[in-house]
Amino acid sequence: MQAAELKYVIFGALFITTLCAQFRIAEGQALPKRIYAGFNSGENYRPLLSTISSLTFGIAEFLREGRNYHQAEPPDMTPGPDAEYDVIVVGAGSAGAVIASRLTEIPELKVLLLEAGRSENLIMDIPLMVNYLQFSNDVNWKYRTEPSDSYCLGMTDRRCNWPRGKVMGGSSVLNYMIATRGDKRDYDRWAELGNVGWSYDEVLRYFKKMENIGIPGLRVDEKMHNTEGPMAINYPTFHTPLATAFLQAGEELGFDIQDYNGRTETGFSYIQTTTANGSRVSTSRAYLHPVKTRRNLFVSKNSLVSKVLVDPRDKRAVGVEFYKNNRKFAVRARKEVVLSAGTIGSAQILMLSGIGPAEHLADIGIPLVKDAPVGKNLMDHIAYGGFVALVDQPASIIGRDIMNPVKPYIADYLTNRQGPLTVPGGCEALAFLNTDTPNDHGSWPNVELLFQGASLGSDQGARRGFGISDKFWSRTYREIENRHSWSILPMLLRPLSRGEILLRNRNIRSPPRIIPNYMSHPEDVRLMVAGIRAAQNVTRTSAMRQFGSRQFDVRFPGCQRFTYDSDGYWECAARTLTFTIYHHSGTAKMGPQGDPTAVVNPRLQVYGVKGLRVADASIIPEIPTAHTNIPVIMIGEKLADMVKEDWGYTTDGWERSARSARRG
Ligand SMILES: Cc1cc2nc3c(=O)[nH]c(=O)nc-3n(C[C@H](O)[C@H](O)[C@H](O)COP(=O)(O)OP(=O)(O)OC[C@H]3O[C@@H](n4cnc5c(N)ncnc54)[C@H](O)[C@@H]3O)c2cc1C
Repeated sequence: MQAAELKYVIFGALFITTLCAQFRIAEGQALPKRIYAGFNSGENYRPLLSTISSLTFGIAEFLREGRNYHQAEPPDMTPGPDAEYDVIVVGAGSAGAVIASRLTEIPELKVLLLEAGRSENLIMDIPLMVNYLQFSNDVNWKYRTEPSDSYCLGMTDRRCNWPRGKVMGGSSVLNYMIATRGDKRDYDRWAELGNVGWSYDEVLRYFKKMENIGIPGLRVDEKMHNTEGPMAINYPTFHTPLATAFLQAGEELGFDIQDYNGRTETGFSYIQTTTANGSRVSTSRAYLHPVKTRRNLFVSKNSLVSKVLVDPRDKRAVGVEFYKNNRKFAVRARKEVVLSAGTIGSAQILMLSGIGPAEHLADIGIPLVKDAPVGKNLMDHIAYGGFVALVDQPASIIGRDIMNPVKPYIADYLTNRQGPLTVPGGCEALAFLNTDTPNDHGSWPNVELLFQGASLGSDQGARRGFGISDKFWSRTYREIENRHSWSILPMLLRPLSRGEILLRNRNIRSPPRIIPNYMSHPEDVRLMVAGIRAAQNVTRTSAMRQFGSRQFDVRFPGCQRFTYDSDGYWECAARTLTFTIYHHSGTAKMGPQGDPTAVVNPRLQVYGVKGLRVADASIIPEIPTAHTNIPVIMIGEKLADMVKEDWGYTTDGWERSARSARRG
């Protein structure tokens, strides 16, 4: 185990032990007699001694697994001077890890994967801990948007926090594990824009190729699902009764309980998650761990790529420059460079390489290689973050209780991977709906209601993660800290507002300027308010009222000029607690030849520069009605096939081999 790894494991062990000590003293006389009774799930009594011994056993087992886990990741190597590879992939995130894994299926392709971050570890894969990962300078790029007067008004400095993963697996290690593909019409729209090969029927095979669905009812649906791909998709093993009530509320409102990754997206469902055995499955874990011994896969971690090297004679990408251990390296690519550094990272590297808006690059003093609209078309999904309902029963997840080691939850997680720690950051269920045609359950959704069996008041993690200012907090949600509650994040699925990313200077270590322009389009404002109204309708159902649910009607400072509960008030509230749902995309847009807004063609090749592709969330032309991890994995899968095809290698026709394997 490396020193950095050891630090995490020791930190984890100390964290749990310290909690043990604290809670034993503080709650010595109030030890819970009926564990899980707070979740209405029976009379599950367990004596303290049994919990402590499970905990001790669980910690020992966790440490052992942590050691094995570290060894399962491909090892770090450092390329020699002037080292040459066939393909260089930049960024081992949701797309990059997939691409490196798939390309190295061809034994004669020598692939270098460069990642700015460190190794992943087991603590990062505990679903309920997800908010806390964002506090680490080690694994989070910690971007922040430029200050704004029209959104994120309740955040410190009026800036929104934009976490991104800086670790093997990228943002698939920081994300909430919600697995969604989007609607058929999202991808048919990509094709309609001129992106040949990207219609739903053409990308469905990649959604299936990646998937190992573990949800019993869905395993049999072979048209829509696959049980043999690398990416495990399961329900969390635990639900609060509030999440079940949310599904009942959906039925009460006339919606179906739906496999939203199946034939119809509209409806209510528990979240499907990229988890296996109660633990996160990142793309590194799914795609790179199993192939760590491939002799043609080379992984260099802690390697910050600063530019693509382009031969000025024929405008061909010939390699990349990067920094590792305070040294500068240049490595060469015989065939291609693939940028998978994410919506911010890929845009930054392209511009630093002279590929970007001519005027902007001139302002920064970067010689132009290709005038291209890099950094434009920035999209994101946002939600109103302040919708909270209080309940009368102890049915929700309260961080302080869950992390109390004399209660059974930590022990249950460590020994069996069961219980509330398997719930990703409190997210439990969701609904896709179209607020304009609520009775048409086949329509293209425009709003998602993301249900949490917890709220801003349940735990300080979410509040800090989003950067809500102390002043705002103390005048609003402080009064409901640690009270039982649930929340809905009404999320805008098809935003029309567009933002941009600009370089701050020529230094790769300077975070770029991020200007998302949230809610600059009036239609986005209208639908955000409609989403809040839909959340109110859920609150009023008898399913939710059985817990005494009522909306916490806090009045926001700064919105007093509006009548409470008017549309104007909710617009003001959404501009105050504007939550990114972290689906930053679009800054190297895919589009057909002749589209002035496009940076890459439908084979993801950069216009005007040979041997250079971009494959990650930045190529998304219009954001799908989905959380973006699964769509980006699909992009990685498809890109790998396109590279293989373009260099004359066979693609696998995995459907045929899966069928014949099943036939035996
Ligand atoms: C906090 C959070 C929660 C989210 N929740 C969900 C969710 O529940 N469900 C969902 O579907 N989506 C979710 N998302 C979004 C989803 O995870 C992303 O859309 C997806 O991971 C993006 O993949 P990517 O390949 O484009 O970028 P990333 O996965 O971010 O990968 C980019 C990689 O490139 C590396 N890199 C960047 N710059 C450089 C450089 N200069 N040199 C070398 N390496 C570099 C980065 O370190 C990173 O590893 C969430 C994202 C975040 C941050």
